[in-house]
Amino acid sequence: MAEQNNGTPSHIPTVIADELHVVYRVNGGKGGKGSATAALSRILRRGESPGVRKVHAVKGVSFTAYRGESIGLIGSNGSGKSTLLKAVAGLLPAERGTVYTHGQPSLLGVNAALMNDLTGEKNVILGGLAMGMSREQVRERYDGIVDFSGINEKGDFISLPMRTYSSGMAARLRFSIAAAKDHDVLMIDEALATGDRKFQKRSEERIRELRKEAGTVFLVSHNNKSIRDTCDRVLWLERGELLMDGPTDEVIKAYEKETGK
Ligand SMILES: Nc1ncnc2c1ncn2[C@@H]1O[C@H](COP(=O)(O)OP(=O)(O)OP(=O)(O)O)[C@@H](O)[C@H]1O
Repeated sequence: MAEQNNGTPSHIPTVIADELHVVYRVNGGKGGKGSATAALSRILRRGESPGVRKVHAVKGVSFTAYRGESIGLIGSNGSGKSTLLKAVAGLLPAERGTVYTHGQPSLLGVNAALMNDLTGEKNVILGGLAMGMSREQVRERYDGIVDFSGINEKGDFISLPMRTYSSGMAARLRFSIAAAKDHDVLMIDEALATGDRKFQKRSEERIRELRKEAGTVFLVSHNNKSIRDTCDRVLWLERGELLMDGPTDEVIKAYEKETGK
């Protein structure tokens, strides 16, 4: 599966979003619980419960991602970036439209949900298994994962429970576990923002490698520099709509002009 593409996108699609809409339903608490009879008649009429508010977070987004691409997602707070990633990963249903994916996309941090009371060591093993690695692969890659995370650089922290880690340390471990596996589609939501500069450099390097191994990487970030350094294409979302989809330089320039950053 991991055909080499020498850095050039091979034009094999990995994710296709076709007129995708995602709507959250939030129970606003208005109107109380109501009677069972009222609820039943509402269900039969296919009506919405009173007090349920809808948030239309992604509105008619269409794009095709290819192998070997690294795609940045930008846009102001609440523009729908994380929601779009979750929908692509299959963690949120589409209200309308469709997402087609090649293999199971991995959303970094969600697939490897780590357990705070367990040691870093145990979490590497569990996280690796949760990401779909075999026991053998986890054993082989264990040292690499711990080294990459840099958790043990200042002492034997990997044998301490995760709850004793700083948020940056936990984020590094999560990234290291996820990045140890070859992914068809890897999605990263702001993870690079937490590590220090040295770790960010290492992560960017690993993202480049993953792309060479014929994967597609999506990166959500508010840091235009890390998008420029890692992505060759950018999707700009605003109020749930896709405003622009193009080469990184073009889209970031337009974004910076608009936001004055
Ligand atoms: N669990 C949820 N329930 C209801 N509404 C939600 C939920 N999560 C997000 N939203 C809403 O959906 C919209 C898009 O949110 P989303 O988190 O996708 O934006 P984002 O671009 O990732 O934002 P940020 O840059 O701040 O992380 C926002 O209006 C937000 O209020």
